[in-house]
Amino acid sequence: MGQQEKSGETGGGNMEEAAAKENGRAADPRLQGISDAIRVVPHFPKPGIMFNDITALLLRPGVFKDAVDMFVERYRGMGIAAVAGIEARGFVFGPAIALAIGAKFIPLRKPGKLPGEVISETYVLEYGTDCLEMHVGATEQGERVVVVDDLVATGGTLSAAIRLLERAGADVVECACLIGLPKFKDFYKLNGKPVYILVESRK
Ligand SMILES: O=P(O)(O)OC[C@H]1O[C@H](OP(=O)(O)OP(=O)(O)O)[C@H](O)[C@@H]1O
Ligand SMILES: Nc1ncnc2[nH]cnc12
Repeated sequence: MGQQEKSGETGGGNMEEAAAKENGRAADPRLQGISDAIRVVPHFPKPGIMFNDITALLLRPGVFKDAVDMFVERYRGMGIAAVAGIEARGFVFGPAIALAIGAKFIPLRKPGKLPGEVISETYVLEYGTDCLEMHVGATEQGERVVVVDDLVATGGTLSAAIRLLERAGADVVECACLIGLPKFKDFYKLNGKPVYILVESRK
């Protein structure tokens, strides 16, 4: 399995495929199907944004399963105690991965959604700011955690998730995303943590 650290060194196309080529391995045949199943919608939610829509992939159970399986194969047997999913699209993949590897699932939510005591991290988006919250006590000192989301663009969201988990004492092993946006790949800010990406955005 290829692992992209921060910017990665791929020249476009599929991230796993590029990593496989670098290491003289054959790319996993499931990756093309995953890439093809992601719908790219121009100018959503605003002009100039090429939106990567994972809902198209979710309508194809075989491809959805392939994506989950690839993460499960990577993290099974690694002593992962928790999968932390980022609202909203990290909630689609995170619980399935957590159940399959026998880990707990920790929801990292947008502000004001969790009823108990929370810790918060604010982060900068392309335009404006946002915030993630986690219940106090969701993770314990030294627990090995993987953070899951659908897509990394600037890395701001994943960085906030890492800070939140580390403040609670967790050992963040890796971040895992289906999609990476090449436009931002030199600018990932992931607090020194690796990000594992299956496919690069097609446009
Ligand atoms: O790498 P970044 O630049 O931080 O962007 C990536 C984040 O953007 C999207 O979520 P969004 O904030 O649109 O929220 P949503 O899932 O609730 O729609 C995506 O699901 C990631 O969480
Ligand atoms: N291009 C994009 N597609 C889907 N989600 C995103 N979040 C940030 N940029 C995105």
